[in-house]
Amino acid sequence: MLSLDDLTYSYSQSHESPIIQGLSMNVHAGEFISIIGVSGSGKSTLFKLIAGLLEPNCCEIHIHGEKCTTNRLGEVAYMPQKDLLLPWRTVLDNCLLPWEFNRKPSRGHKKEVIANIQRMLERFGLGKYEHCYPNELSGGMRQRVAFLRTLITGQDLLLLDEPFGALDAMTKKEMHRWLLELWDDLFKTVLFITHDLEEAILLSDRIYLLPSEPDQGVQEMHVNLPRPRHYVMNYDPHFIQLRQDLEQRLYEKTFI
Ligand SMILES: Nc1ncnc2c1ncn2[C@@H]1O[C@H](COP(=O)(O)OP(=O)(O)OP(=O)(O)O)[C@@H](O)[C@H]1O
Repeated sequence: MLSLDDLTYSYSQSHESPIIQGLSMNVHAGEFISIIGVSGSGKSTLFKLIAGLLEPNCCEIHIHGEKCTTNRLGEVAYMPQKDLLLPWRTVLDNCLLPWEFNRKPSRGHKKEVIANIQRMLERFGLGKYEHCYPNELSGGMRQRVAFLRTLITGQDLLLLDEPFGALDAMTKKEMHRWLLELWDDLFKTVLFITHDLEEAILLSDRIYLLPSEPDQGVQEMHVNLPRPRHYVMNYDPHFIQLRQDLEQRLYEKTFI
């Protein structure tokens, strides 16, 4: 689905002090992959590079096995940290935006697209809110609308940048349950940035740890817990061991 080979990126024009250096990564169709790393390690920068908002200094990016040209926007769906719902548009009209930006006969007529969004809103527990404005919704509801808008793009590869970072613990738990059920049915490939180690373990097939120093190399961890996943797994000794392993790798300290 996605491969990066020796990706390097620096914000400076002279290509000095790279934020990301020699990063290689392979993502298979249908995988759920979390990206973790300390603040400033380049997680959001990586997403901007994959989405084509930034161009790498060197590296080839392949999506669906094809080498990407300079314009990758439209190959992936990107949900940034803030929900970026337009406050003057209703829930339904916010969800229509991807279709409005990319009108093609193959993407259906407006009526069909609206009917599809309405079906999805029901599925997302937002059926009653299609005519509401973003300021009338709770934090969790706004995130679900933003996620639905990301899905409506029709892309198979979703880049989700800390989608639940601003939510309280209870709402976050509800969103995890909801996302796990939904992801089982959707067969989408997800790259998911998070600072929450338990969230990363609960949701992911694999986790990539970005290094705090770019030249230290990315680490990869397999989450070999069975699916479907449930919250009770948090208390499973294997889950606790994975969490401890992740903490040690992230902070390079022993916590026992
Ligand atoms: N537009 C920019 N110009 C120059 N430097 C930038 C720019 N955007 C980000 N940076 C720098 O790049 C580094 C990585 O930033 P990035 O936002 O990718 O980190 P992050 O791992 O996503 O951080 P966080 O977890 O805090 O969201 C930081 O040092 C940041 O200051």
